[in-house]
Amino acid sequence: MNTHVITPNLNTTLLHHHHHHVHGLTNSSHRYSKTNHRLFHSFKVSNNVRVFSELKSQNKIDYNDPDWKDKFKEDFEARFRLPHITDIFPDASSMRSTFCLKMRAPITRDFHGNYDSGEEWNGYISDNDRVLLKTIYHSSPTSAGAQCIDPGCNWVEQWVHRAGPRKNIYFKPEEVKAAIVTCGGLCPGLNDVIRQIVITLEIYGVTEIVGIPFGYRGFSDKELMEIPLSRKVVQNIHLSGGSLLGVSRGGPGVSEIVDSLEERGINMLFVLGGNGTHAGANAIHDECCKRRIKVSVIGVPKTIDNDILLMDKTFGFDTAVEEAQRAIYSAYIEAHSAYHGIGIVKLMGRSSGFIAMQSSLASGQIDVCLIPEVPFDLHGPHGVLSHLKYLIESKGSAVVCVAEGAGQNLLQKTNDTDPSGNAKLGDIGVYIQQETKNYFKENDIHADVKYIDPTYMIRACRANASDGILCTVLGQNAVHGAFAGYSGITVGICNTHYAYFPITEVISHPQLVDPNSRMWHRCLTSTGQPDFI
Ligand SMILES: Nc1ncnc2c1ncn2[C@@H]1O[C@H](COP(=O)(O)OP(=O)(O)O)[C@@H](O)[C@H]1O
Ligand SMILES: O=P(O)(O)OC[C@H]1O[C@](O)(COP(=O)(O)O)[C@@H](O)[C@@H]1O
Ligand SMILES: [Mg+2]
Repeated sequence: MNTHVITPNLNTTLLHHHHHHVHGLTNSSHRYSKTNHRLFHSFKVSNNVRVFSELKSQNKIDYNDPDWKDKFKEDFEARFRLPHITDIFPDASSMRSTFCLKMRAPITRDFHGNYDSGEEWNGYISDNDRVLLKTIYHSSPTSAGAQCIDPGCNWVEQWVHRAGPRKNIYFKPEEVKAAIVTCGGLCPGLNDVIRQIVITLEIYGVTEIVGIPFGYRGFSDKELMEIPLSRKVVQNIHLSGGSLLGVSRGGPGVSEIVDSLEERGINMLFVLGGNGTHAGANAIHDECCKRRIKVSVIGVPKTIDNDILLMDKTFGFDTAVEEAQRAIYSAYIEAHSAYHGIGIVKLMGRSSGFIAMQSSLASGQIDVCLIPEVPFDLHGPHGVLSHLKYLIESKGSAVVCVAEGAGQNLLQKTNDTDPSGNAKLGDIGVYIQQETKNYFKENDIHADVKYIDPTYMIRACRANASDGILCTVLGQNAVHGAFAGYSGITVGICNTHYAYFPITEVISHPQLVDPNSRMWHRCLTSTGQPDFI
C-alpha cells in the first residue's frame, strides 16, 4: 500500500489482504474485525509515514478541495449526531426537567406539574455543548501517535456531544417504566452503574424501575421475573462484585426483545454491556423506531478488555489491572523462589491486549508480555522459548504475561463460538506452559514452570475507588441521556469529560493496542523483551 492519499472507503477484502500480507495471519472471523481495525489505525504511506484514519469520513473526501475541512466537519457532525425521539415523533412534547443542580431530593408525587425550581441557574447542559475528541495537534504524520486526517496532518476540530442533564425532558417521570439489563461477561462496577441509574431515575421522579435478569435472556425466559428496583434495593450493591441482575451470553432475537418491551410497557432501557451488547442495543433502538414506539435505549459500555473506541477507558478496566497485579506478584514470587523458576500468567483480552500491557507495565515484574496485536514465535532463534532460556541462564528466573487472545495462530483452529457468536479461543496459556516444559526438557536444562490463570478473579471483584466514581458519572449521564430524549446512544469518558456517542461509532471495530504506540514501547522497555519474530 504505497499510495500517498488513503481512500477511506477501501473495501474490506483489500484491507484484509493487506493485513495478511504484513503479518501472515489467517482468516477467521476473529481476525477479521481486528484486521479492519488495524488498518484503520496504521496505514503505511510513502517514506514510512503512517496516516491514521480511524476518524476519517466514510465518504470520500478530496483533500485538494479548498473546502475539504468544512466538508469533513459536516460529515463528522452528521456521523456523531445523536439519534433523538423527535426523529420519529417530530411533535413529541417536552417539559421543564425535574432534575436540576438546585435540588437533591427525589421528586414527590404531589410535586408533579410544578417541576420548576424557580432558579435562574440550574446547571443544565446545552444541546450545543461539545467535547473535543482529539486534544493534540500533531504537526506532522511522523509525530508519535499522530492521527492525521489528511496527508498534510492539518488540524481539524472534532467535537462530540457533551453528556449531562438537559433543561427539557421528553418523558414525564410518572409515565416512565425504566428497565436495566446487564449482558455479556462480568466486569467490576456493574453494580455501581445499576445503583446510580436507579438513584438518578428516582431523583427525576421515576417510581417504576425494574431489572431484567440474566441479560437479554431475561426478556424471553418466562421463568425469569423482573426484579423491582429502588434506592433501598440498590443502596449497598456496589459493595460486591458481579451483577445484582445476573448476566448471560446469547438469548432472544431483537424482535422478541422489542415484543417484550412493548408487553411490559418499558419506555427507557439501560443496557450495560460490551460491543456485542451494544450491537444488540442499537438493533433494539432501530426496531423501536421501525415500530414507532417511544423508547429510549441507552448503553453504558462495560468491558474489562477496554476495547471500546473513542473513550479514555471503560469502567472496570482499572480494577482488573489492579487485581491482575496480585496474580503477577504471585507468579513472580513463585518463579523467583524456585530454582530456574518460570512463572506464566494468562490474563483476559479476547482481541486487545490492554489488560496484559498495563498490568505488565504496572507490575514491573514481567519479562515477556504477549498480546494479540503483536505476532510472535515460540520456537526458533528469535522465539519466546529461546529468550526464556537466556533469562534463566542470565538471571535465574522469568515471568511471562500472556493475553488470552495472543498467539492464536499457533493453536489448533476451531470454528467453535460461544452463545453470543464470539469465537472460542484456544488456550494459549496452557500451550505456552507445555511448550516451555518440553523445550527445557529437550535442552536438558532444569526449569520449574508455574502457571497461573486468574481469568475470572480479575473481573469478579468489586470496583476500585476510581472505577466506582467513573461508574457513578456514567450511570447518571445514562439517565440524563434518556430523559433528554436520545436513543441508540452510549456514554463514555473522553479527555476527562463525559460525552454521548451514537452506538454505531464506538463499536465499528474493537479498540486495539497500537504496536507502534509509545505505550507499547514503554511496556517493551520495562520488560526488556526483544521482538519474537
Ligand atoms: N451483533 C449483534 N446483534 C445483536 N445482539 C448481539 C450481537 N452480538 C451480541 N449480541 C448479544 O449481546 C449479548 C452480549 O454479547 P457478548 O458478545 O456475549 O458480550 P459483550 O456485550 O460483552 O461483548 C448477547 O446476549 C448476544 O446475544
Ligand atoms: O468465559 P466468559 O464468561 O465467556 O468470558 C470470557 C471473555 O470475557 C472477556 O473478559 C470480556 O468479554 P465481553 O466484553 O464480551 O464480556 C473476554 O476477554 C473473555 O474472552
Ligand atoms: Mg464482546
